[in-house]
Amino acid sequence: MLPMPGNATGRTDVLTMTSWSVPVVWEGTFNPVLLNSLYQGTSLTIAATVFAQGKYIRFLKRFLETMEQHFFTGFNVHVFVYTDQPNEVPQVKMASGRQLTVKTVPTLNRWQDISASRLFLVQALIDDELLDYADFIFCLDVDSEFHGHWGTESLGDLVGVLHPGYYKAHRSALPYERRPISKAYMAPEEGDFYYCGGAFGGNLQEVQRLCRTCIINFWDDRTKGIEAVWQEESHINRYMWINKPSKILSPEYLWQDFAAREPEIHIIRFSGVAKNYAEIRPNV
Ligand SMILES: CC(=O)N[C@H]1[C@@H](OP(=O)(O)OP(=O)(O)OC[C@H]2O[C@@H](n3ccc(=O)[nH]c3=O)[C@H](O)[C@@H]2O)O[C@H](CO)[C@H](O)[C@@H]1O
Ligand SMILES: [Mn+2]
Repeated sequence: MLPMPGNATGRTDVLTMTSWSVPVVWEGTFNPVLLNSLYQGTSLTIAATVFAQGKYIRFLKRFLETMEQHFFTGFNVHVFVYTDQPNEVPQVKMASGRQLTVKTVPTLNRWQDISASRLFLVQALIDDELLDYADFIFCLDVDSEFHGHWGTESLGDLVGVLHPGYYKAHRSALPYERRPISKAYMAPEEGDFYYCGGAFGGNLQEVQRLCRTCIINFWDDRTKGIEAVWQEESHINRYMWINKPSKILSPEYLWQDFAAREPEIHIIRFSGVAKNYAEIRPNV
């Protein structure tokens, strides 16, 4: 059958549907013009959170500038920047319907704590400000830039992004937390995918539930004197094994600049910049 004009052609070289019947979004599996038209004229509002603490403030300018070019262009977007240096937040011109709010947070001295504190602050933001206001939220790493379209195709109740380093790996090679004492523990026979801590989202209720559960589990671990191998990312992976995402985004939605380009990656939409961990983090 000939495709109708504007239909997506689909992909046969990658997984486009999970075993629980939810789409994995790749270039070629959706028509952005058609999708956007479904939301035009609605009050669709997207919240996004980004944390820029300590030396990571240096990434914020490019993050915001490229976000303006590629992330939900034409829609209402409200970016919440969490930083310990509010005076260093760059001025980036934003289109109408788009705005930025700076939230000042105390300086933390361990990168593991900064990373994990995000879940707590995101759930507080949802509770206090977003429930009646935004429709969806995405929580994003700041050490990254947008390079291509990221729009309404990414919307879902609970949205996970496939980690660029592990989407072709066997379950046994996924870097889940493997110590049974941790609340993030994944047994050898568990796990669908390895999801990124650096990008996830969904509707407000679902992301709130994820954050709440992961915070409780993170603190439960801490009272036992342990920290999951990849902090909140480990807990998010446990959560998304139990609570399956309703949409999965391919590694186009969080690539890594240092990684070689793979043939199935037809577009890079968002990518982590290469950085010197020892130089940029407050601790090792
Ligand atoms: C691409 C990806 O999935 N990255 C995840 C990965 O490592 P990453 O190496 O990407 O972690 P990272 O060093 O980028 O830290 C995560 C984020 O925390 C913030 N930050 C961190 C340190 C600091 O001094 N200042 C600051 O603002 C910043 O927004 C940064 O983007 O594992 C981490 C686990 O802890 C997080 O789950 C990251 O999201
Ligand atoms: Mn990062």
